[in-house]
Amino acid sequence: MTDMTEGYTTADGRRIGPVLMDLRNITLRFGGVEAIKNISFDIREGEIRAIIGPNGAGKSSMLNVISGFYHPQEGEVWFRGRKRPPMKPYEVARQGIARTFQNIALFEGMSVLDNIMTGRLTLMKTGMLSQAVWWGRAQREEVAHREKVERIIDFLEIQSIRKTPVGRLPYGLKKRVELARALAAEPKLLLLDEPMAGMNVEEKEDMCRFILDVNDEFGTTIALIEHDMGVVMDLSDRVVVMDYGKKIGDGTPDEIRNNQDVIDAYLGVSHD
Ligand SMILES: Nc1ncnc2c1ncn2[C@@H]1O[C@H](COP(=O)(O)OP(=O)(O)OP(=O)(O)O)[C@@H](O)[C@H]1O
Repeated sequence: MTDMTEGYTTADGRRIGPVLMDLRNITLRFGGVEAIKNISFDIREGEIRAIIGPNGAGKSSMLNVISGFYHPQEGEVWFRGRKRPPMKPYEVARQGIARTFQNIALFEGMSVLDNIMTGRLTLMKTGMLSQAVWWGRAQREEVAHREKVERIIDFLEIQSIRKTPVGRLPYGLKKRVELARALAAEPKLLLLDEPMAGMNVEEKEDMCRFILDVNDEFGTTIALIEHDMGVVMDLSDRVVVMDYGKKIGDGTPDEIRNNQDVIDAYLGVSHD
């Protein structure tokens, strides 16, 4: 049943594809601090992959390596079967990797719609100059972008706030707009940095449902950092556990729940 190159079907019938991103022996240092110590793991097409661990374990640093914000001193990043040379975050975005941030990073004075449109910037072919000289093409492109964005707005059920400035929205809705903006880039791999942080129970339930629906409907592969263990165990196909920059566990939620190293380092203690 498990074919490591082509993918496999999980016990509950989820189809997991071949490896999309392969992180090989990644080491990342900040001066004398080794934030990531020789870690390897992969992310498969179609899966929801969680990265968990105590504060300071190196989770955000790892997400920043994946998004191209940090360049590891050692190790290799493979994406879609190719070794990725060091590149700028916008180049990584163009390759099909989008992200949301731990602290919301939206334009507060701009409407929901305009914020989501900024997510499509990496996909836009016509720049300002060609818009001036070749207006028809630019206009057609704009219409096509708007159609994609409207679909995402419908999907995430935010039609009623599409004209509202983001600054006026409650926290949970801002997080949903951030998700919408990341989705607007039509990513192959979506990185979510603590998508439930600061949310109440109802907002968390909504966000969980949207993450599952995005994965299901758009086939988007998702890697997320999350502290809420209930959420992690419910959502994820596989979980990587980090502690002091090292990988101490990697497997299905059930395997992680029963991993003694993980229980000792993380699950046995409160982490809210
Ligand atoms: N830009 C930086 N410069 C120096 N040290 C850093 C930097 N970013 C992270 N670190 C250090 O690297 C280690 C890992 O930090 P990181 O933020 O990746 O952990 P984390 O698991 O995401 O923590 P949290 O759950 O608190 O967000 C910590 O010791 C941190 O102080």
